[in-house]
Amino acid sequence: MFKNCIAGEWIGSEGGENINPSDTDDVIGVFAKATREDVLDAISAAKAAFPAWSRSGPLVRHAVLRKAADEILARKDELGALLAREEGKTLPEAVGEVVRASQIFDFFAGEALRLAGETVPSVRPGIAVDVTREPLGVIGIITPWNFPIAIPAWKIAPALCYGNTVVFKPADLVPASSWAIVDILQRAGLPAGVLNLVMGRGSLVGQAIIDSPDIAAITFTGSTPTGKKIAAASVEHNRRFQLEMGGKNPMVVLDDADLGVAVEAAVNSAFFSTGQRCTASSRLIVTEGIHDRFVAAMSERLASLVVDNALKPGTHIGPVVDEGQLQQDLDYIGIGRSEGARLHFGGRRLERETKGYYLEPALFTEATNDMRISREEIFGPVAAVIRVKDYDEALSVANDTPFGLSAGIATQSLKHATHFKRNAEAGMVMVNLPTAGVDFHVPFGGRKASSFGPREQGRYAAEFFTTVKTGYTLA
Ligand SMILES: NC(=O)C1=CN([C@@H]2O[C@H](COP(=O)(O)OP(=O)(O)OC[C@H]3O[C@@H](n4cnc5c(N)ncnc54)[C@H](OP(=O)(O)O)[C@@H]3O)[C@@H](O)[C@H]2O)C=CC1
Ligand SMILES: O=C(O)CCC(=O)C(=O)O
Repeated sequence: MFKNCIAGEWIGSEGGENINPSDTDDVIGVFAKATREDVLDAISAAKAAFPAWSRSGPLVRHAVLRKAADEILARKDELGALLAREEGKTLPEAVGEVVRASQIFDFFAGEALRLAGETVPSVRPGIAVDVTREPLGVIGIITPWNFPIAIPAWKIAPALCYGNTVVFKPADLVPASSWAIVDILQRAGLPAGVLNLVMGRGSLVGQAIIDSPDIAAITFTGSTPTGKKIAAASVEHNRRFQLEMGGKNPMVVLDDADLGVAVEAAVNSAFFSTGQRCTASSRLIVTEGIHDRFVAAMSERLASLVVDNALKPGTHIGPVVDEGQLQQDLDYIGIGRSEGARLHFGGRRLERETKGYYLEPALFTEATNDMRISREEIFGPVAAVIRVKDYDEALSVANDTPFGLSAGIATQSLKHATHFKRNAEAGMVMVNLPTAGVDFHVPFGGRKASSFGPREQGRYAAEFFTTVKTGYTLA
């Protein structure tokens, strides 16, 4: 059994099996389920480890993060296969995600050496002012199933880099990659209690974290309802929180777009990683001069994609993550039809050699922006084409959503690209590129209902994981 890691010890007696969504006969392993007492022990261990770790100094933190980055990279093929097996993204996507996790640890290994403050002249004579950053304490990290190694990496690495200790709860569906990175970090030299792993259900393990007054801050990625619970509990405890939640990201295609570029960007945005990305685009907003050519080229491209076992060479789209998510996707396909959108391509459950949750990518046309399929996050390989008159209408439809994570445009017009970058109500804007698949060293996050709190990733991560102190000294 793969156990929880509490105070540097591997602990756990009760466990549950984890299943491969490409092949439900394949059991990945038995993973411990933490009890409420385990979670409280993990929080106490992290609290006890905080004073020493927060003063451990840059070189110690740099060395641990760097060593972890090296091991993750050296094992990219093995860890990528594990990730593809537990989450269902294709092997190349999974190996890419493992490499990204390694790059994130490497980046924050560097940041540990670069943490600096400021000395500022006081407005009063004879006084020296300095501004420094300090860690917060115990960070609760709660992650979703769709990026089982990259999202834990981009939360754990900055938390540790800036001197915090951690209680980490991965998604119950995908504990294997998380277990692997905690194991790597322990062996890289983390002192006992600095990083604690508690696996199990959100309603028990996650809830015990958010209910604890000893958690100084929570960083979360997942659904809007869970995000709201975390916000409410955090306000109650007067603690800092950071939420990355849903998206309903628009991809605008203008008449002057290069058709090949637009189709590649749209197919990648909507359907790669089985559409299970918060940055995925499920609203393809297309001006009328290119609409029919775009739809025809999309159908042709979709027909060429192979949906199959994530580990099989040549697979473009792996399975949906589990039966519940597959049912949600199929329900939305039914909703789209009943709302009057036309199911132009796909949308059927598929059978393959191995028993899994396979779904043909589904493309709706004749959709409008007020339909539920255009307003609610589906989180599957389902997208809808919305026909618009011109750029102005496209921008207005793109921004007419409760969410604001990413937004894309395909155009050869510098004027429209520049205007869209300035006026799209989103945290990330892409020109002639997919709305998903971002760099690891620059800010990640959105506006409106998509995100709350400071940005994740890159140097901006310091805004969440540290608190600023202003010191005054009589000179
Ligand atoms: N923005 C994004 O990247 C993601 C968005 N989603 C959206 O959310 C939908 C549902 O996915 P789902 O995985 O159920 O999302 P959840 O929000 O339920 O899960 C995200 C994380 O929160 C945990 N959690 C659940 N309930 C609580 C709680 N009461 N207190 C603390 N932690 C909790 C989960 O644990 P556990 O896994 O054990 O339930 C998981 O670790 C998807 O269909 C999609 O629309 C999902 C994943 C990622
Ligand atoms: O698109 C990406 O690279 C990241 C997406 C992501 O973080 C998410 O779906 O949760």
